[in-house]
Amino acid sequence: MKPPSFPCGLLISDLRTRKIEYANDFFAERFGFAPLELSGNDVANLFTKASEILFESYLYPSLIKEGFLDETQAVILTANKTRTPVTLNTRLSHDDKVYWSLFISEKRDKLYQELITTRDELEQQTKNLTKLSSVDDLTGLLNRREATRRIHDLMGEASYLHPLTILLIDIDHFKKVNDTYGHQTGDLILKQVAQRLEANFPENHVICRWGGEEFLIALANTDMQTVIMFDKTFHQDLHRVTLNDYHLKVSIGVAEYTGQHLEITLERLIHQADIALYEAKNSGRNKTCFFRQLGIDENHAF
Ligand SMILES: Nc1nc2c(ncn2[C@@H]2O[C@H](COP(=O)(O)OP(=O)(O)OP(=O)(O)O)[C@@H](O)[C@H]2O)c(=O)[nH]1
Repeated sequence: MKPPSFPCGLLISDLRTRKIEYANDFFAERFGFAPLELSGNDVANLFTKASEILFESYLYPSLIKEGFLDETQAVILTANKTRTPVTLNTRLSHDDKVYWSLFISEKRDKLYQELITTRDELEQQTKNLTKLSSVDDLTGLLNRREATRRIHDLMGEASYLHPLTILLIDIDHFKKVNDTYGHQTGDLILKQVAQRLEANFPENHVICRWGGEEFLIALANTDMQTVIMFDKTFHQDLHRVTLNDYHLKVSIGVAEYTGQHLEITLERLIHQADIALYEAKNSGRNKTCFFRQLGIDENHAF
């Protein structure tokens, strides 16, 4: 009576010659080999080129050394040259015969592939979410939370020779723009200001929408002459943004951190910029004021 078919391929080969001495019916039923077709063949010929290299360089040497191989992944070529992933288990017997079992692992490979695809998608979603949580919806600039985090880091690196400068920028009479031209036009203006900021200030600095119609720039390692130059061209450039006969204008407050007064926190630095901004607004708008020129004692800046 013919024994019932095993649900896996079973082989016996000789350790030294590597010739196949026995292959069960599975090789005919699932892999399409004629009965006895494999007998006398080198077992390495069963594998694809890549698996054969692995077989020669690692699998067979380790089988000889350890006497077994457990759950090893390989790809074999069926009689009609279809690539089929398999899981191999082998045992070396005392009479130098190698006993092989080959389980088809197509589903496992498919599952791996699906897991890899899912992992890639999740990574992409995480990246998108991280971006979303750090960017302002309307302008695409960094939002206040992300900017605060980055400025905090920049303060740690600031020194007398590499100061950190904060520019707090507020659009002048923006309520009037909204009231006269509508909220949607107001939104367009905010976007234009954001674009002008990105065009006028180097991108390696922190440029963010601080909130409402306020923007903030943190310029790391930039001397005051350069800050003044950036500031001047920005005012001029913004002046070119017009609505009918209205020319967009902003007021700016500037504060500088040199790392010397450790008691100056991020909140306090921004408060200094805010005081300077208030001064710019109060003294006619469309201008920039520097906190350190206001003659206010650092310790009484609050
Ligand atoms: N369109 C639009 N308007 C906004 C947004 N956020 C804040 N605003 C408006 O910005 C205006 C700010 O008005 P105010 O704080 O009175 O300031 P201002 O009119 O610019 O006056 P000054 O700052 O003193 O020159 C308000 O009308 C807010 O509604 C926004 O996302 N979109």
